[in-house]
Amino acid sequence: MTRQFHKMHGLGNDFVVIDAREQPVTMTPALAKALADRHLGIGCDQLILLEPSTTADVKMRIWNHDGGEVESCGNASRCVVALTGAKSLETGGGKVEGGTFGAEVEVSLPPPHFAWDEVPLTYPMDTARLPLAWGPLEHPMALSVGNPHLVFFVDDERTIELTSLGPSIEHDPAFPERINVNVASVRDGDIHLRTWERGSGLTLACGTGACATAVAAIAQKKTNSPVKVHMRGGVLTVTWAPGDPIRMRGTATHVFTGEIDLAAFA
Ligand SMILES: N[C@@H](CCC[C@H](N)C(=O)O)C(=O)O
Repeated sequence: MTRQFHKMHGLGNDFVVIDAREQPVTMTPALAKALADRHLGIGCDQLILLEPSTTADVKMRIWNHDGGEVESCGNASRCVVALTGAKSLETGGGKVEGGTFGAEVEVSLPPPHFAWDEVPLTYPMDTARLPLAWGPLEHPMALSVGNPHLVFFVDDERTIELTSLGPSIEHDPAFPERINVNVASVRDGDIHLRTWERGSGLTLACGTGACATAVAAIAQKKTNSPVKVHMRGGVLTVTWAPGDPIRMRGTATHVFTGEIDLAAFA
């Protein structure tokens, strides 16, 4: 039996979205990985499954390209708000509120966590400036915006060899649940960001990466809120003050609707 899916993206960070609110789907890491495969499946950075929720309008579950289930996805949150009209999403990273503003969608992620065991790290460290380095990347800030992130501020993010440094940082034993790796520069008050995503590698944009980096930059007084975050796939605007939720605004694009026989991938 075939199932409908939606191919969507937020700034080129692309998703396969399956609405399983009325007809359940049993998703497994192997099935998510097979569907995400760009040669043998549909192809996406993240697989998104929508389920019924008792605490929000929709429950959103997220699997990375490697088939691992994770807590949060900022760009997919905007896509799900655009697709369903939901005003609230239940996610593993907390409740996300959303709304549409003209051509853009804004989502509000729960306030960030800075405690070492909430990121999480393997052992206590000062999360504002970890005493760790990998080649030219040193002393990142570690935080959770629903999912775990490291933020490195560098002179020029374009010069960093993220395809080789990203995997070794992601898999470092200091991060028991692995970690998303952001390298950023602040130029004329704007953030310029590249993200190595846990479980998906280099993507054209990472919404939670943009939020984590904006929070780190505002907390360290490198820029002011609201701040524009430029990534290869486009620009997001992030608004945050200490103690507050993190608001992220940008586009959410529906590319096409298709049908797929899930049993053929089992
Ligand atoms: N692309 C997403 C983040 C997806 C999850 C991330 N790779 C993780 O493992 O936490 C975004 O837009 O936030």
